Amino acid sequence: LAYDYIVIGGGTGGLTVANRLSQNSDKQVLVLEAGPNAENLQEVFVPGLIGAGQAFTTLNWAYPTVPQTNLNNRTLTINAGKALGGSTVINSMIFPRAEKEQYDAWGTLNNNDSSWTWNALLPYFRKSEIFTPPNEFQQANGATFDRNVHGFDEERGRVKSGFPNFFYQQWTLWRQTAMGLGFPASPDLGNGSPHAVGVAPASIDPANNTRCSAACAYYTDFADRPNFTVLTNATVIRILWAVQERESDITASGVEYIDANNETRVVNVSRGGEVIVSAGTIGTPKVLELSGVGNSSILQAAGVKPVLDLPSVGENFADHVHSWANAFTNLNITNDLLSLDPAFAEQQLNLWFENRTGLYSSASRSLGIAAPSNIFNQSEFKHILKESEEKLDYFATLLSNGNPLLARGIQAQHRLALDLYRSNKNLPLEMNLSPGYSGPTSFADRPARTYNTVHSVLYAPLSRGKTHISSSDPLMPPTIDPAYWTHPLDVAAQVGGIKLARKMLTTGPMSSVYEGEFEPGLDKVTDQDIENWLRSVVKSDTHEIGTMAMLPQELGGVVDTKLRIYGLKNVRVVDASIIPFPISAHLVSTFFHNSFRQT
Ligand SMILES: Cc1cc2nc3c(=O)[nH]c(=O)nc-3n(C[C@H](O)[C@H](O)[C@H](O)COP(=O)(O)OP(=O)(O)OC[C@H]3O[C@@H](n4cnc5c(N)ncnc54)[C@H](O)[C@@H]3O)c2cc1C
Repeated sequence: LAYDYIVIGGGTGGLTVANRLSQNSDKQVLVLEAGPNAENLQEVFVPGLIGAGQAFTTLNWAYPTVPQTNLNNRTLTINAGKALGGSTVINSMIFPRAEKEQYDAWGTLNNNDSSWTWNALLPYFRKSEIFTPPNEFQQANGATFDRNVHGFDEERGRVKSGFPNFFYQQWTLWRQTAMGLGFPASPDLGNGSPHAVGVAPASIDPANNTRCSAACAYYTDFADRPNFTVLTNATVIRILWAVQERESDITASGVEYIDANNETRVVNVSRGGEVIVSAGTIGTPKVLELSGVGNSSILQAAGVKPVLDLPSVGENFADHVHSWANAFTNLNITNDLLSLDPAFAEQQLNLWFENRTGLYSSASRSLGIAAPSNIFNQSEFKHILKESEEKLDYFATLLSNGNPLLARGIQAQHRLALDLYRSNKNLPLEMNLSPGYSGPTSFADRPARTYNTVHSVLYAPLSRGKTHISSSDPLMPPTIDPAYWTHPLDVAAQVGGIKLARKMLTTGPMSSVYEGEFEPGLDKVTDQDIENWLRSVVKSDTHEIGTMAMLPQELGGVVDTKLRIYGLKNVRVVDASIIPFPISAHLVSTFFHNSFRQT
């Protein structure tokens, strides 16, 4: 049997596009997913067990980075889901969207392509979801919504989204504090203007308070669609190429994979069919490089015969960087209790199973996106923008690793980012409140108390890194260098975020529940102290993008605006790796929808 579409990776982008393509019953669609179907694990479906799913090494690729020069030579871990549903099986289910102007930047970078703008994308955002408006209880706890930016069409929308059943008191206190510090109240964090605070919607089914992963949305109800075949525990090794007459005719003929019994198998793509690579920001360039598509010198060094020299594959890697400030609190109810008191945790889990209430029914958080005006003082900001502009060439060259076209692409991205920074529209940080401890210190090494944590996550990094194979062995992880914090504006924004996080913990009404800072710790006084501490603790927020960037070829792009790989006849990429330019949002809401526009 030959398939019309072979989708590599049954994750967020992959399952969405496979489902949409298989709506046409004349087309045979095959999905090959390396991980298992994990939908029946409570660590996956119970919202309050977020985090536990990541601990299953079988569900997490947990990719190691190379030692990070700017982070005290630490090796960081980049989590990524390894299951049907991909990263939506282990992610935090936060479901808002970014700033309009940041989506527009994707179009601008692509010769002003109007299909990659907020206005063009919004109908697809709406098409992708079945949104449940907040009920009275949820509204009383701060959940708001704007009907115009959500989807309610049960026939077409598939991702269940809405609000949870348990809200912590400190979320309200924190939102009030943030408003006092200049954050407007958000009518809806999905409305394209997230410089505000509100309660984030979640990719949750509010009817039964369970996670709605990409598998829940796009596979479970369709498992018996005859032309939609999904193989789990099937790890793709490489794409196979038809014998070609001319160099411009490189055509995928099939895919080689290792099945659940460790046997190597081949599946064929039909004449006129396509291979769609959706293995994620790290998995996708790896599959392409193993197939001979990438920088020829890197491929040869790894022992792979080049088929197409495409030097930007695996480059332009951007990731969000996570940091925290936390404090002891006099509040009794925080999620620390779930670790401090096993009997309480058991009682709460029973509550979830009995009637979907209690701490484990909690999902989304109060969050807000900070603008430059929230974190920089004017003179500091002017100075750092000026310096960044003067060094555009320097950083574009440094971050493009000897690839002159990509240097132009990175320079174009930086120019746009700096323009948006100047108009207060490049929103550099997500701030959100965890009702409990979050941070770098293990449970055993911190005081057994209750905490509040303000997260500060760098969402608009200018640094760019790379991921490449260094072996032809498909089971070896690639060599990943995100080059975190190479650009000084990234460092300054993240230091500013910690100062703002501290201020949030100690300003009323949050100050009424504050019992002293734990981290960074009051001995960290100056910006330099904070920066030094951050270098020793920050972690990946595992929102990696950009390694198969949708950019024009003359800017070092890998795919065009129809997501076709330059130089290949019938191979597209549908996952977060195509995002050319980071945005101030979690990513799933973007991916559930974009991936099917090509159908
Ligand atoms: C821990 C965590 C928390 C996050 N929290 C949020 C959040 O709260 N909100 C939000 O919007 N975003 C969040 N994100 C980000 C978001 O989930 C991802 O950006 C998004 O799911 C990526 O989609 P994707 O299609 O690019 O890749 P994925 O969904 O990761 O899919 C890639 C799939 O390809 C498979 N694969 C890889 N290699 C192969 C191979 N060789 N053969 C076969 N299959 C292969 C993988 O197993 C995986 O299933 C989080 C991510 C993580 C990891």
